[in-house]
This record gives sequence, structure tokens and C-alpha cells, in this order.
Amino acid sequence: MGKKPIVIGVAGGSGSGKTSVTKSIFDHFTEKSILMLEQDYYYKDQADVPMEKRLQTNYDHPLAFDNDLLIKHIESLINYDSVKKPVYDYTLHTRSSHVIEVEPKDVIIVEGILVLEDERLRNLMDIKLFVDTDADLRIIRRMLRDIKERGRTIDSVIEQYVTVVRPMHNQFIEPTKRYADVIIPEGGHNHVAIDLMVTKIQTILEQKEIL
Ligand SMILES: Nc1ncnc2c1ncn2[C@@H]1O[C@H](COP(=O)(O)OP(=O)(O)O)[C@@H](O)[C@H]1O
Ligand SMILES: O=c1ccn([C@@H]2O[C@H](COP(=O)(O)O)[C@@H](O)[C@H]2O)c(=O)[nH]1
Repeated sequence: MGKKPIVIGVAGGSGSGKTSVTKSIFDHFTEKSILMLEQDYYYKDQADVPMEKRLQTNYDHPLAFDNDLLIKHIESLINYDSVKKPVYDYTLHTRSSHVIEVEPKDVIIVEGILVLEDERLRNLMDIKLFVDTDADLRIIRRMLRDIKERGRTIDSVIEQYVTVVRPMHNQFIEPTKRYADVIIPEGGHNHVAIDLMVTKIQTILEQKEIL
């Protein structure tokens, strides 16, 4: 392995297509060379918080995340040390009892709504991406996904979107676009942007082999 892994941040609003972009990039490489850290897995542990309170937590505010742990894990992986990544349960709104042992790799992708908001995280990144998708598409995608995969109802998705997700997006997420090196419109199916990123990463990996 080369001297230091490359760290790529992928930010953008909820439902913008961050996870889809990241997975599409990921699928072009073998598991030997690339790993993914989801900021969502680093929501603060709420095991001791009663369920009624968990339902009231603002999951779109920077303070909802345990960025200290995320930063510690990125720093360990940069030093080629393995980490125990937490696993998040969206239905229970807290960490599950499982952890995933993550081995260090040459490419680290850090993905999440607010990964460009924390200056300490930005300083660890070599490439910063922002997935930029219109709000109407984001809410439609989120509605379908949250009902299918995260145990939500139409009413709960709309209520959370109007009261929390939308205002927090405008206050905290959208302004981080200014820190991006590359802005990817539409997300998941933007093959041109995904191919450009894949080529860039391949070049970096090839250079590492030579060095
Ligand atoms: N370009 C796209 N067109 C249509 N649906 C998409 C597109 N990109 C993502 N999706 C879908 O929208 C939902 C949210 O995408 P996801 O990648 O999970 O977004 P994020 O991680 O930003 O919240 C998923 O169900 C995904 O399959
Ligand atoms: O317990 C939780 C944790 C998070 N959320 C919502 O998830 C999104 C972030 O995930 P994306 O995959 O980027 O959509 C965030 O907007 C939170 O509102 C939640 O509802 N409950």
C-alpha cells in the first residue's frame, strides 16, 4: 500500500443520491482498495434515551452526530489501523449492538449529509463532493425509501420534512456546497460524474503502486 490513503467526502441533502453515488463508485473497485464510512452510522448513541425522546431528536443538526468518533476512526484508517465501525438502526433511532470491523484501505469514502460541515472533517479530506438534487426530487426519493426501508409512514415523513429536514437543510447542509471541489447534479444516475470520479481514483491507485 502507498504512503497515505486518499479520503473522499461525499455530502448532500437527504435523498440527494449520496449513497447511490458512493455505491456506484465503490462497485468499480475490489474490496481490497476502497472502504466506506457512513456518517449516519455515527449518530450519537441513544441507547439510554427513551423511545418517545428519540422520536423528538433533531437528526439533521450537526450536534446529532458523534463526529469525534468519526474523526478518530478516519485518523486510525489513515494510519492503516483497523477500526470497529458502529452500526445504526433507523427504526430504533440508535446504534445497534453490532460493530463492523473495518480494515484499512487506500481509498476512504466518507458519506453523509453534514460531512462537509465540520472543519476538522474537511481538513482530513483530499477530495470533497456535493451531490446537488432539487428539493422536490429529494423529498419524493426520501418518502419512497423511508417507507420501504426505514419503517416510516407518509404522514411521519412529511411532518419530519417540513418541521426539521427542510429548515436544517437550508441552514446547515446547503451552505456546505461552497466547500466542494466537485458538485454532482442529480446523484445516483449521473454516470458521467461517477465515471470521472472512478477514473480519478484509478489514477491515484496506479500512482500509489508506482511510488
Ligand atoms: N438519480 C436518481 N434517480 C432516481 N432515484 C434515485 C436517484 N438517485 C438515488 N435514487 C433513489 O433515491 C433514494 C435516495 O437515494 P440515496 O442514494 O439513499 O440518497 P441519500 O444517501 O443522499 O439520502 C434511494 O431509494 C435511491 O435508490
Ligand atoms: O434515527 C434517525 C436517523 C436519521 N434520520 C434521518 O436520516 C437522514 C440522513 O440520512 P440520508 O441517508 O442522508 O437520507 C437525515 O435527514 C435524518 O432526518 C432519521 O429520520 N432518524
